[in-house]
Amino acid sequence: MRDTLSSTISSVTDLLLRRPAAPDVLTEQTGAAFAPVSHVDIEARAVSKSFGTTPIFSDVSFRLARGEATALVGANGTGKSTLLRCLMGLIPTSGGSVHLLGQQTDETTGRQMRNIRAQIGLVSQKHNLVPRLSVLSNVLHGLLGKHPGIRHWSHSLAPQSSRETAMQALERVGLADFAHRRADRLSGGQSQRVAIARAIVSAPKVLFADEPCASLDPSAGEDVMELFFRLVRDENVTVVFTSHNIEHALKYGDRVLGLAQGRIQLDATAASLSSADLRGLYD
Ligand SMILES: Nc1ncnc2c1ncn2[C@@H]1O[C@H](COP(=O)(O)OP(=O)(O)OP(=O)(O)O)[C@@H](O)[C@H]1O
Repeated sequence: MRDTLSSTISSVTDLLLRRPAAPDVLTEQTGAAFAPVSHVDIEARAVSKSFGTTPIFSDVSFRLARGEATALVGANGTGKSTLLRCLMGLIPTSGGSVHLLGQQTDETTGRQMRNIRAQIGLVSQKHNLVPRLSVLSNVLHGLLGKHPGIRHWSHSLAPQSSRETAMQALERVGLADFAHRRADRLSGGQSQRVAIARAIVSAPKVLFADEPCASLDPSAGEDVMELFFRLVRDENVTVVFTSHNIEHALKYGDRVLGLAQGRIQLDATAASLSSADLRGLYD
């Protein structure tokens, strides 16, 4: 049990604190075309990614402004999750560069990357809660980027101020009454709301969401999307989310990026697009 706990702690801490690995391939930067703009939170410059000899995408470029919500859409296997992971600096790009909160992710020191990680949040398709721990402890894990160490692993060890912050996050997702329930006693929809609380507890500037309602039934999925976007809009958070739900992409995205055949084939405001435009990406 102790071994399992310490290995889980180290893998969560590792994920939160991991330094970016060296890029697969060093390429020339195309910086001249992309003057720095202070309100841009995320910028991809001619990003490419391959796994071994298999190319996934190439020449991906865009800038995402503070407070903008961007839907990343495309058929299965086009590389949406891979692109998100590149944007977060969790995996190296094979070419080009990613600039997150003003830092080029493959040129950051460990300290700079920890600082960036403390300002971003992630909501995954699977909530990835630690089942045997309380809901409150799971929300506290969202503060590990800011406060690494065992004290933020469990609600019984956490400082009072952090417990209060975590309780506020739980109140915002409507689950304050569940704070001391074990995480494995929640429904799928409740679990995903706890995952949202964990993502927002550190007041991130940027949130990534990888198919945040994919594992939920349509009604619970709609509730989660409504809640998620209400919270992030309140705080002017920059959001990138992937979705296979065309209606969600158009409803919750300000902007839609479409991946197909290894390229960004669509980059437009949601207001200018119809469902048919997005369906074209899946042909
Ligand atoms: N670590 C890895 N090593 C090798 N190949 C990988 C790795 N991760 C992803 N891939 C491959 O990269 C491609 C893109 O995967 P990715 O999960 O990014 O696609 P996706 O668009 O998010 O798919 P989905 O919509 O099904 O979630 C797939 O062919 C996948 O098998």
